[in-house]
Amino acid sequence: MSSKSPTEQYTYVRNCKQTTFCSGIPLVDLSKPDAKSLIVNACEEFGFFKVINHGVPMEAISMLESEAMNFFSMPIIEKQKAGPANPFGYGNKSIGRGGDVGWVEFLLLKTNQEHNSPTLSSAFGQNRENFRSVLNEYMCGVRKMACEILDLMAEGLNIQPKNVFSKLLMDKESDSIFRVNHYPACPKKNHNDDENMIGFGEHTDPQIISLLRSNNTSGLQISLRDGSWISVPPDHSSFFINVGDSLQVMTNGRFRSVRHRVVANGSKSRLSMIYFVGPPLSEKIAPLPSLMKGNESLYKEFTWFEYKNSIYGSRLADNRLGHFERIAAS
Ligand SMILES: C=C1C[C@]23C[C@@]1(O)CC[C@H]2[C@@]12CC[C@H](O)[C@@](C)(C(=O)O1)[C@H]2[C@@H]3C(=O)O
Ligand SMILES: O=C(O)CCC(=O)C(=O)O
Ligand SMILES: [Fe+2]
Repeated sequence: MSSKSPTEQYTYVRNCKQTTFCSGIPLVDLSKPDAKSLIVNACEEFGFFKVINHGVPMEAISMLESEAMNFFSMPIIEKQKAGPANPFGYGNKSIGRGGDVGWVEFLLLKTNQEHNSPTLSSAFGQNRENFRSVLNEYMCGVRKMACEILDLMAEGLNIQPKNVFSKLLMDKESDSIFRVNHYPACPKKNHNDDENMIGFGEHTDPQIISLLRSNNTSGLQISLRDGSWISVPPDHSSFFINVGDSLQVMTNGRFRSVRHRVVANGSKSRLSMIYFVGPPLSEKIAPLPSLMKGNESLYKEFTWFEYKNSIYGSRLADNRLGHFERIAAS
């Protein structure tokens, strides 16, 4: 990491009781018949769950992880050839356009494009073909799992057609993105300190769902309904699924878009890879009629394009959906 500029304002969070390791994270075995009801319960209560028997080949996972580590191990000057992440490419410390800063460097990529942009090519040099094929294999596996999970959500909610959510991902115009985050180990300010530096500040993901996989380094925390934070024990062979803002709206608030953050680890580096399932830009994001059951929509209607326009420039911690909430008539 390059040295800190005067404008950078890192944030620290205290290691309070609630952030001690919690094993209460909902666990879904995709090979079991109860998967759909467990998914629905988890999305209602937490907006978050862990998936095993996900079907993504471990070899594809390890190969992408090692390609990513090779990339992040390069000198900063080489990595910067793939930047700035505006909107896609290599980014360092600065997240989004609203001035957020974190102890993180990352690659942001589009999922439905050939990864042969001049910026990425120059950073990957001779290795770009290998990177491209490893990335495609990983993304194919994750897309398949995402489709299965989205269909199980529709089945669990008893809504037709079964592909009401997954068709948005399968659409060739799907605005999905892929992100690889690298959080270098971050020594504490003082030896006995119980504070950790923020790697990625608290936020909700704007898309439908996000499928996250990391190495075995802790750091991810989710916020519960009562506002407390719990740490998610890392598991390099599983995936973690977040409900995003768009799915909260499509279920008229039944599923919860989970607030989450990453704290930097004092001794080990964390590498995470996240596939964000986004709808096509022209898609109307509104509660599904079959989930309304005579209730009013909690949200004003908007397209994904409008939502993206309204949020990019916001601060990470902002309540982005607030702008689209309907005030209930008294
Ligand atoms: C501060 C921001 C960064 C972000 C765009 C935003 O204005 C608000 C949402 C952020 C987020 C969170 C999930 C994903 O990591 C991300 C790529 C996304 O789609 O929304 C990031 C955006 C980003 O890093 O540019
Ligand atoms: O890197 C992680 O573990 C999570 C990062 C995250 O929430 C995001 O990129 O939106
Ligand atoms: Fe996120």
